[in-house]
Amino acid sequence: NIAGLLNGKKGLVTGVANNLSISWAIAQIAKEHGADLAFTYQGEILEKRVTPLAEEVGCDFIVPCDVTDEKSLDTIFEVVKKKWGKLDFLVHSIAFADRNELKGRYIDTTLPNFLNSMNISCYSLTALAKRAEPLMKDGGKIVTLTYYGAQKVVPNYNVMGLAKAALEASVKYLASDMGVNNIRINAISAGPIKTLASSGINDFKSMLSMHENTAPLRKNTTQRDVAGAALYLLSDLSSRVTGEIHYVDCGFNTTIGPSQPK
Ligand SMILES: NC(=O)c1ccc[n+]([C@@H]2O[C@H](COP(=O)([O-])OP(=O)(O)OC[C@H]3O[C@@H](n4cnc5c(N)ncnc54)[C@H](O)[C@@H]3O)[C@@H](O)[C@H]2O)c1
Ligand SMILES: Cc1c(CN(C)C(=O)CCc2cnc3c(c2)CCC(=O)N3)oc2ccccc12
Repeated sequence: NIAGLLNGKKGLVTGVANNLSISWAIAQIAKEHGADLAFTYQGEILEKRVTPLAEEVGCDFIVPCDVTDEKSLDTIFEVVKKKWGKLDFLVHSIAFADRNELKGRYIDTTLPNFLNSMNISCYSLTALAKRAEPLMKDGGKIVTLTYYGAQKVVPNYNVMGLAKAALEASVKYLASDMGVNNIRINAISAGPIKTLASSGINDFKSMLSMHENTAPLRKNTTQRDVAGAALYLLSDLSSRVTGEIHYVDCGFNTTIGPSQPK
């Protein structure tokens, strides 16, 4: 496909857990646009789920990754260096908080869970970017996923809101650090999407229908919608865009609620 926006580009995609993962949709569209891909997966359980998906997109290799294990982070980039010698783009699509902290009051968060959520959902981007930078000698692109709960209180998002607020700030600081090396880093703030990470969130269904009834486009967001925006941010179409939070949420974040009749 000569028209590929990512022809010959080598990209590392994290956070694929199953075929509903947002980063799986990003991997698919990157492949459609000519990229060579590598995946990281979290633990043996996911290896069985990720392997067939990786094969589906002709993935060059997959590596285990638990972002709380610094050794595993080093290993990922040792493998990338050995297999490819370079890296053109990185997709960070990782978040975690104790599910008991995703309901009730934010104030009840515990220090261990707060730190763990911050580590996995925010610091991991910095840790990955730091290791990716030396391999992005010809410049590079980094995309991460965030959520509106970073900016405004979303009931029950709680400690994850703190982590995403820190993640969004880190995107700006990382953009400032790495711009001189022609590495761009941006976040996509996606509307609520049914995935493994959102399943088990109580009342997620009613949140989805509230969004559909409130967002200017009167629709919900899909993984493929997010993937299209990621393709733009990973390609040279966004060559002067860095440190940005790009909303793909049917316009939800722009209004206080339905002002027009249905
Ligand atoms: N689904 C939504 O409504 C929504 C909306 C906006 C943003 N996001 C963000 O999108 C990203 C991807 O989430 P998703 O909805 O695709 O769900 P998902 O469950 O498919 O992806 C989450 C990923 O995080 C990984 N992960 C968790 N802890 C990890 C660790 N310690 N080490 C390595 N990987 C770890 C999981 O293995 C999984 O692959 C997350 O950052 C999430 O906050 C999701
Ligand atoms: C939207 C939305 C989401 C989806 N989203 C944007 C997210 O970022 C999900 C993040 C997440 C992080 N950690 C865990 C879980 C989800 C569920 C499983 C688990 O054990 N831990 O999560 C919410 C939680 C409360 C309210 C809204 C939402």
